[in-house]
Amino acid sequence: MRVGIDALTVERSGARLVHEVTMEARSGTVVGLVGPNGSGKSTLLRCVYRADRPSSGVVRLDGTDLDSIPEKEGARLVAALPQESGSEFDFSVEEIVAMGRIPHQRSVARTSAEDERLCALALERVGATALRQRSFLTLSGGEKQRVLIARALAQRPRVLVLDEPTNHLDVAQQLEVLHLVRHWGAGREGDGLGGGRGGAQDDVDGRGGGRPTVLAALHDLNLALRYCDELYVISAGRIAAHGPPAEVLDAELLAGVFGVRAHRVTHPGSGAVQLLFDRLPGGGAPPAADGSPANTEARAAGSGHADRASHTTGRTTDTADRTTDTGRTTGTADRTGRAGGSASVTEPVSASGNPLHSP
Ligand SMILES: Nc1ncnc2c1ncn2[C@@H]1O[C@H](COP(=O)(O)OP(=O)(O)OP(=O)(O)O)[C@@H](O)[C@H]1O
Repeated sequence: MRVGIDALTVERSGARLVHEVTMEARSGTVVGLVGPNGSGKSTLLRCVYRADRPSSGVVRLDGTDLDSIPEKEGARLVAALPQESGSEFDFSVEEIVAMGRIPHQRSVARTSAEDERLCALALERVGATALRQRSFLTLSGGEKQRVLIARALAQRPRVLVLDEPTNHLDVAQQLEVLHLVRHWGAGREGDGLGGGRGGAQDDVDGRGGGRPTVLAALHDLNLALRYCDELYVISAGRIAAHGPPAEVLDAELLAGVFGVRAHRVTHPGSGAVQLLFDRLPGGGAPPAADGSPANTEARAAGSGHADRASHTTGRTTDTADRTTDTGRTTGTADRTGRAGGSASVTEPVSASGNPLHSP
């Protein structure tokens, strides 16, 4: 299911937190939102899973205005894993996961054998079957996160909104969960989580073979590189850049938006691009969504285009051909906020002016 966000603006307490953001997630893709703390990622995502309403602008699912979709139908279509989603009530793990089935039930009291089967499968998929009778409140942060992912799995959504899904997870679980998200409903082979058996497995994985469209706010840029098809970089409530992860996350952008010096290295096994970071002198807190000023010095030092991210229009306006660490110009990343039109970048340049290196 395609998710379209058109000129979305969110204002709260007199501050504009999201500025006319326009973005799209194609059906079945994993789209990452990255950006500094307070840049507006959660505020934007909350409008997609209807925890909040935008001040203006529209969210569309396959072209249909979300506002015109009945609440229960919307709950069937969109599952969310909010940043703070712990239950205050003393529910068991099984009960928490069963909540994912509520939008599919005629009556809350009517849990079918099929619901139970899907919930058990979802728990199995996240490796939490042994926790099923535990009180949710007694779980560790990582265990809670896995259970909430199981709840989303059991819901069998067409759109999955994840706000920092790897919060609280150890490194193995971070990889496991994002692998699960990445391959959710895709080919069962090689899934590593019981894939390849078909049958009941398919029921949790997806609907008729289609996988959900995923919108995920991520802080770990290496996980974003590895698991996302596309990235939107959010800075001060606006889109600072958009495109394939390896093209978007270049040294200039990372210095300008995050205030860090980045070095690209190549994973010795997979050959995938990985990023290493150093702090930039004068780096630190980038501008908040409400426009509070921050590391102008770092942005200027890093980008050579001072305030690139903080003076954007919120729409992608120009196109730059990006060069990968192999030195080849391989693709297109849409940029916002730079004066002038397209720019062809043949040599990615680090914050210090040195080309990115692959040791
Ligand atoms: N109801 C509100 N009233 C005023 N300001 C708000 C409100 N909700 C959020 N904000 C502010 O909006 C900004 C964006 O918050 P948001 O949670 O969307 O950022 P984020 O990018 O998800 O941050 P993080 O990465 O830290 O989770 C922050 O400065 C936050 O303090």
